[in-house]
Amino acid sequence: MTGSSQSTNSLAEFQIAGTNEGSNTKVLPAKPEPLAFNPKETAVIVVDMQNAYASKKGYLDKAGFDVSHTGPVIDNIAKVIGAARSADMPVVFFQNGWDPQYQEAGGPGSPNWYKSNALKTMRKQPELMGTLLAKGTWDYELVDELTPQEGDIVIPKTRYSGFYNTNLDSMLRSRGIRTLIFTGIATNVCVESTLRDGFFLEYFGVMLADATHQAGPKEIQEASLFNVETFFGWVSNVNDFCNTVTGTD
Ligand SMILES: C/C(=C/NC(N)=O)C(=O)O
Repeated sequence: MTGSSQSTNSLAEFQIAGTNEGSNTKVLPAKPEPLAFNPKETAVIVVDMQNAYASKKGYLDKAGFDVSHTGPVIDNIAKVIGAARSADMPVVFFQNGWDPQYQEAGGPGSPNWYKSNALKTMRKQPELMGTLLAKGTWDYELVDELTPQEGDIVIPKTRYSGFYNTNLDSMLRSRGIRTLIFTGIATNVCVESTLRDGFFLEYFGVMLADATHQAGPKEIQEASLFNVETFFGWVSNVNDFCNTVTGTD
């Protein structure tokens, strides 16, 4: 490597990333570097904060995943939503699941039939059929603490990525959104899938580490955060986001 390309590289590592043009720009402390964003071009994405993923006796719990630490994540997401609403940022809630007959889940012709732990759990315990991730059930409902308000956007989805077969991209483009702040469960499945698809569509994706929770052992959370900050976007936290948006920093 020549001297000049070395200095260019080290300069890039200390630069602020993002769309840092115009007077509305704020800078979010983030890894691997701070990210400039315009709150008017930013949306908060709340991924699948349903009883299925966040509550005892919900799907993940019944399938054997640990959901005993989701309480603080719910509280943190509520803070993020509060900050977003105070700044007039769109808040998008996703709800993952299918019709009660599971037509939308796909049969044996779909990889989802083999990989969905909800479908696998119900095949093992047929008495649960119709109760996990089925529209109209408690499992499918968003947790009480995170109820959408007028003006929020609620989007149903049937696969892990929130961009797949949904109107998310149009909803964001029509509002001029360029930066997406990700919260929700599960970090390593639907949150990461949606952030990755957003990356391919040129959105700047930020995962808030303490507003997300993994499905699987806790190392999986770290692995997903590493993936995001290294390859697909930025990692920040709830306090830094709220302070930046509400102007207390
Ligand atoms: C495991 C799982 C994760 N969903 C999500 N919301 O991340 C599933 O839906 O089966």
